[in-house]
Amino acid sequence: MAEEREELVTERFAAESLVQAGADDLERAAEAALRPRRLDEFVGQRVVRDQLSLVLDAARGRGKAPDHVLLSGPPGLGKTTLAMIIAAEMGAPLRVTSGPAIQHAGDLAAVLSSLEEGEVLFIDEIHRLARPAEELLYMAMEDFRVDVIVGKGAGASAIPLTLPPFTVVGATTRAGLLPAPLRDRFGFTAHLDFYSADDLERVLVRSAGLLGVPLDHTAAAELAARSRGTPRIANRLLRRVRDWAEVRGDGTLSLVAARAALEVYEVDDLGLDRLDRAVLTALCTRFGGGPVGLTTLAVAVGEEPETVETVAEPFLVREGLIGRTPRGRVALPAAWAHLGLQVPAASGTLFG
Ligand SMILES: Nc1ncnc2c1ncn2[C@@H]1O[C@H](COP(=O)(O)OP(=O)(O)OP(=O)(O)O)[C@@H](O)[C@H]1O
Ligand SMILES: [Mg+2]
Repeated sequence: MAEEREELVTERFAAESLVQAGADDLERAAEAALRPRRLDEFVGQRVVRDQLSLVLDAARGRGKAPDHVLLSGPPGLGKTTLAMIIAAEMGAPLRVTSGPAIQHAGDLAAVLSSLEEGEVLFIDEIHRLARPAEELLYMAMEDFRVDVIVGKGAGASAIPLTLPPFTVVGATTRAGLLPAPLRDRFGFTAHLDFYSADDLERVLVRSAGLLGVPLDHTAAAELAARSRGTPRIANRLLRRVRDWAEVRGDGTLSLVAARAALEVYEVDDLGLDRLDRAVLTALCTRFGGGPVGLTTLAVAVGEEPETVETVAEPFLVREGLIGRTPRGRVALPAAWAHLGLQVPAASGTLFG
């Protein structure tokens, strides 16, 4: 039985890679190939790993589905990976959906009413669920019950349906947008933070091993330092260095190859990419260091406010390059220094 489950999970992993490749996104297929499958392969995030392992062990010991789990944090830090690991560790089937994919409460009711006992329901971008679906989810998570609406208009009636125990794993890049009643229904909440350079080095060494490419220690350290604290970026840079090494070098992923590839892909010495630099440059040169509102800043760099807020900003804030104030975003002295600009005298007051 456990083996059958195991197979099912593996099949789903394989299907995931196929679907993603089919979506003409080879990067994502390559990413899926490097995903850790088990908790002990998951690098870093020690506290989250310990806590989660306790939750899963306890559930296994009781022979019950674990509590609902909410994973939050910036893109590429391992939320989807952990959701898959939870299912694999429980030997449970995994169902994947996302907030934007569920347009109506009925869509969610259909998913919920077809869940098997112990199944893990992964809801990505859970902050984007429509309100009626959200309310249905509260009830399902708390009471393992949904009301299925049969018929239309005046003749419609709600048939209560009891659900088998299951586990919701929600992922969000914006935990702050989740309404409190939804947040409260998760028994375990984990926030993933950016990885240290040491942990990213371990991610890189593991990935190089899986890809069968020789990675120098110095090259690993260089890539780790320039991966924005993000395993997804570390793996992506590794693949770009491999390209460089194979096409222009001698096949070894040396420090020279790493630096050359990072230059080709315009990754600077802090690991900032084009969007990060565009945000910093706009903030410093167009808005005199701010404060400027998120939307105005996003328009200036030609991006959605949500992208600037969830993709670029968290790392820039963590690196002490920009600050968030009630009046808007401000450039901190490190931002001017990084761009090789002088801090304008007048903006000194902004940091006080
Ligand atoms: N702790 C880790 N150890 C090793 N590799 C990791 C780890 N976390 C993430 N990765 C790698 O990074 C890739 C991206 O992770 P994942 O897809 O789980 O991020 P995410 O948080 O779901 O991002 P998004 O918010 O964009 O959906 C994975 O395919 C995996 O290869
Ligand atoms: Mg994800």
